[in-house]
Amino acid sequence: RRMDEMTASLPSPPGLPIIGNATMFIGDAEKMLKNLEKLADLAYQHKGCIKLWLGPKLYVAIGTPEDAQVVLENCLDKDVVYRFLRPWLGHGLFIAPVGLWKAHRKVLLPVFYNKVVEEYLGVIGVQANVLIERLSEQTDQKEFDVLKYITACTLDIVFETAMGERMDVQHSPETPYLRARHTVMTILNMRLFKVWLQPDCLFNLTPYAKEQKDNIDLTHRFTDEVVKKKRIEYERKKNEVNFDESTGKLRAVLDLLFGREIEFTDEQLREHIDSITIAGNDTTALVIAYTLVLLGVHQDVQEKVYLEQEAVFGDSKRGATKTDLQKMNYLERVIKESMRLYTVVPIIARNIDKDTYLPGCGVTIPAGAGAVVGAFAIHRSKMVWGPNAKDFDPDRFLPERSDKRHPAAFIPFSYGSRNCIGRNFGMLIMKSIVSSVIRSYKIYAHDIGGLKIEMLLFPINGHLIKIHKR
Ligand code: HEM
Repeated sequence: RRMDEMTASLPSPPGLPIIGNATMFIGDAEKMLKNLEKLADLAYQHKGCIKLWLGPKLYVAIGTPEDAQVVLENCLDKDVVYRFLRPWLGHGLFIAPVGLWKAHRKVLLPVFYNKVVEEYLGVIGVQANVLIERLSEQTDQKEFDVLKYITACTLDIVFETAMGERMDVQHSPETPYLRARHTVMTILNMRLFKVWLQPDCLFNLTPYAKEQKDNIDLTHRFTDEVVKKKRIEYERKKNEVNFDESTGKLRAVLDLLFGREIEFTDEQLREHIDSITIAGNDTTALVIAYTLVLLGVHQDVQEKVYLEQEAVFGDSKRGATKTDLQKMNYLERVIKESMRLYTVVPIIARNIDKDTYLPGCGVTIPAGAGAVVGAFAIHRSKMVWGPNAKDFDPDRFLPERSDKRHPAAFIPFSYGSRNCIGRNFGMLIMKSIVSSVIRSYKIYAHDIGGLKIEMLLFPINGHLIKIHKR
């Protein structure tokens, strides 16, 4: 009752006794997105926030940068909805409880500094070349879904840079490990939308529980093996009398996590590495795929991107260097605009651990509630982006058009100290890969069409493009 009274001025869609608004979250991924759009409309008729009861749990959904900023800066604990990931990712950075997260994030942060991740440009260049070669089978053919090609490429990049293991998914995608990963993701997504599968006591009665456990065990065994191998390597090198740090060999994220201020256990290392490979792969692949489709739809933008690439590379197909990437200002704006319109992490959910005042809607959210920051809604809000908010216009990100914008108006990587630790690395990968593809192929596409929301945002019909060799 206290929670309801404190948030009495917030609008709420009609609900049912006991289950509240839970019925809005029953149905397929497509229906779910439609419902979320209705909720966003209701929020914008008021002050950008609404409240929802999911059974006994109060959620406040936020659609303005002002209130998103307050939540993302002050409420660092993840919402209980992420608990489904716990058996898989344990206390890895993505879902670690705040106390542990603070200590571990401090240790992991330097591993993602620009000067460290730039060392991985060589790996990105090699995998970009494999992608270009694989795409050639689609040259001058019918429309095809480009996401599967891109996902294989980003998997190769993220695995090699996170674990130091070359997986070669682009040439051999059918491994037991990848199948297991896919199965776990499918069960997690299904659980998110089938409310009756959400309570553990019911889920454990279904065959999915065993299937999930077996497949999670398989993925754990895989990462455990890699961690064990790296631990032996580290101990051997540490004990060498003249151990030379600069062996010239590429040091993966995992290598950099040994011998740090915190001595991570093998289990903690596995949880961090699994979190990084899961958080870093599909997100990056999706942004690249959306960007390629958008370039296919907007031929004028594609031409400008191509001219920028030509100015940097001439007709060379080599991998991009750090200096090359710094010159790709227009491509960077294109990728940002793609992330704005197609926000691959459309919703960010946090636990409210202390009463928190939201200045935008003028309400204090009570401790114990959940906050759902609608990044997708904020990115398409006319109040923030103007009457043409739905149009694709990369020049919105020109410095002179961005400097007056609210700092939390653009949050594809979230905001505040618990934002995406891999955002700079993600940008390096995305710019390098789009650069390579656009230098080799001219792209054509129709509109992206309808969207559906799973853990991430997908187009219903896939990322369909046609390509011709340049
Ligand atoms: C376009 C690419 C990417 C997008 C859109 C993205 C988006 C996000 C978002 C929105 C969050 C925060 C969720 C929250 O606030 O609750 C996050 C967290 C995280 N991301 Fe990314 N990400 C991307 C690429 C990457 C890459 C390349 C890596 C690593 C290789 C990575 C690793 C992580 C990790 C470990 C976290 C958890 C951080 C923490 O809780 O401290 N991400 N990402």
